[in-house]
Amino acid sequence: MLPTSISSMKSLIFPPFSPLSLHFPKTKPFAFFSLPSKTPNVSYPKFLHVNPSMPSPRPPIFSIPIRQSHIETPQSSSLCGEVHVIVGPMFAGKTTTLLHRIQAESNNGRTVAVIKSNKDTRYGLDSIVTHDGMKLPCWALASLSSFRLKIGPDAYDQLDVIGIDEAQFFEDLYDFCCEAADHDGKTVIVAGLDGDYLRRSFGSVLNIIPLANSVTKLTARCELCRKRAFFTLRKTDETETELIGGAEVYMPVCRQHYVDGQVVIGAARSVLESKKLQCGTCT
Ligand SMILES: Nc1ncnc2c1ncn2[C@@H]1O[C@H](COP(=O)(O)OP(=O)(O)O)[C@@H](O)[C@H]1O
Ligand SMILES: Cc1cn([C@H]2C[C@H](O)[C@@H](COP(=O)(O)O)O2)c(=O)[nH]c1=O
Ligand SMILES: [Zn+2]
Repeated sequence: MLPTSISSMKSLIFPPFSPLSLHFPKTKPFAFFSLPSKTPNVSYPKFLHVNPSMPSPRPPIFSIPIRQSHIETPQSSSLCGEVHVIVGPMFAGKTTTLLHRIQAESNNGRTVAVIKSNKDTRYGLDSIVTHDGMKLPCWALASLSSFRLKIGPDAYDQLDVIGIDEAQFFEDLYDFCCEAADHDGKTVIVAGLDGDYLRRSFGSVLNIIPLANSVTKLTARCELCRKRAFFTLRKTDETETELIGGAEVYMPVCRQHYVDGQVVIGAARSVLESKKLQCGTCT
């Protein structure tokens, strides 16, 4: 049974699907952010639709009622796109913030879609899931350039807001944001890691700062002392830049514990290396 506010809405993409079931746990991210003033307390994106041009199984896109102004003046949306960037270490609430902002846009009657990298298969490919269990259907893609074709050009044209999570994994982030905001009039909300586990710039996230209307750097809580955490410490000895994982591999840390952690990990690595050298059976 659809709530009346949903059943009275005009569907953008057919056939209509079931309403989104979105789970928002009560916990809040540590970092502070503001939502548009119209955000109601509890109501979530209203529609889950599929693009009929996609082969089955079709990834979800969800759309919100078309605003009358969009029908009458479709060209107006191409004039003023926006780029908003949310960065910070792991567990800072980037995904939570992204989902809240998407929610707020949706509640304001804007048509929204969310994209994540298909590199992260931990929770399946059809949803974005926060570390504390909030969930939203999404498109899981290898590249952002494939998005327009995947959702279909008509559906793309009618989109107002595009959310991108795990932005560090998209090589074509800069070009996509330029095109979507400058030429297509979209509001693009990007969430990603600014730095990797060695605090090096990660992917193209920092490259889009010059394109941005706003930049929000969130912080987590240091797992060791509960102070503000700005960095992500990798607890294992893997050295590749991209390594999908959660709390079993990473922890948010303050500056002091990042430095201490690197020393400890470096020392542990040296011990392991020397043990390997001493051991005849290891190479
Ligand atoms: N060390 C931690 N391990 C697991 N979960 C954590 C930890 N620190 C915070 N969290 C939870 O993760 C939530 C943020 O999740 P999420 O929005 O997915 O963060 P991000 O996208 O920045 O990694 C916090 O609100 C908190 O409930
Ligand atoms: C620090 C760091 C992280 N990653 C991976 C680990 C996770 O799969 C994502 C980050 O997810 P979140 O939503 O920000 O929690 O990125 C990595 O591949 N390399 C790193 O150095
Ligand atoms: Zn600390």
